Amino acid sequence: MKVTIVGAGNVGATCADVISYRGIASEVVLVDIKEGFAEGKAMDIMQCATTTVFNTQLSGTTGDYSKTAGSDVVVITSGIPRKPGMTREELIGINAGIVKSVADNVLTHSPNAIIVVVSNPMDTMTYLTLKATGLPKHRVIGMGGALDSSRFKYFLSKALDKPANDIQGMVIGGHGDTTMIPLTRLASYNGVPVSNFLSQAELDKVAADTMVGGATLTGLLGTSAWYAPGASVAYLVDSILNDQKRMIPCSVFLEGEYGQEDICMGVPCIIGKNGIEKIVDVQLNDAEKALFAKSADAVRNMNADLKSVL
Ligand SMILES: NC(=O)C1=CN([C@@H]2O[C@H](COP(=O)(O)OP(=O)(O)OC[C@H]3O[C@@H](n4cnc5c(N)ncnc54)[C@H](O)[C@@H]3O)[C@@H](O)[C@H]2O)C=CC1
Ligand SMILES: O=C([O-])CC(=O)C(=O)O
Repeated sequence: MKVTIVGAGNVGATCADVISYRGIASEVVLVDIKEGFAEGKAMDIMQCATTTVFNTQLSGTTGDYSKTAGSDVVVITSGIPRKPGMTREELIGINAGIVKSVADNVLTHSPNAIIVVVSNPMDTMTYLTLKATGLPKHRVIGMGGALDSSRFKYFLSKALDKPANDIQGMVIGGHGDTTMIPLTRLASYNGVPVSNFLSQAELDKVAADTMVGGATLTGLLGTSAWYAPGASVAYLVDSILNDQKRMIPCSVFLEGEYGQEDICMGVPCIIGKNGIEKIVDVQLNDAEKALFAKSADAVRNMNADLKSVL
């Protein structure tokens, strides 16, 4: 199976690294516009083949999309990341043009590919990709919820002082500092509701820390995070290529689901070889429904800024 990753920067290269050492795909092509950069990242990762022991074939190219031909999955991480103090939404001016041209280029050579959108503001970039390419909704997947959910489980594990892998939980809604919805009511420690162990104040703090998880890391690192984002993309790609049918919150085009139309935002999806195979209807309570509607208003507001590119 062949995966193309456009943008060989922090997130793209980390994703390529995880896909390779976990043997998720047989071939990975990295693409970047910076001369020699993707080639260099691919060579560096390939030189791990005998020490981390993998057989994935990685290559890099400076903008030659013919090398990406026949990809099963294309990941778009090209664009600029935010700096401390910025929101993801401020990136739209530069990233919209980049994402649109990249989506056109990859589809020319891989007309059957499933596209995973990572560049921010991710929900709006997913909507742009879907509208600009005309692809069916099951083939355009925005990655945000997998990452936000892994951060949610990290913060729950810290609060509970229990291993993160014993914790289940999901974040839905927009992938923004104020639009994420960590579903604390449904989170569990090995099936036992986390509310059995944590007070409402502790749960509220976990939710707040999760929502600003990306901003906190941006403040610490000077640019946005890449290890967990890259690994989260690889997790999603694994579920597609190996038809695992995992339930992962992803940004997907909604046509009435969760009471929303004509918008891409994060809801739980079954992810398999066809991309988004099902949107799972989790019964939200009234408070969660209100948060989802508010989140949708903010994402829709951002989508209105796409007028100049769509
Ligand atoms: N959805 C999510 O959960 C996450 C999204 N992100 C977003 O992913 C994007 C990438 O982040 P990083 O990898 O940290 O940035 P980075 O700056 O390290 O890498 C971006 C790469 O894209 C390349 N690029 C720019 N225009 C291009 C084009 N037209 N064609 C090919 N390559 C091009 C740049 O040369 C650069 O190497 C940002 O927009 C960031 O906000 C980052 C983390 C998580
Ligand atoms: O915070 C950012 O700008 C990058 C991102 O989406 C994340 O790490 O969640």
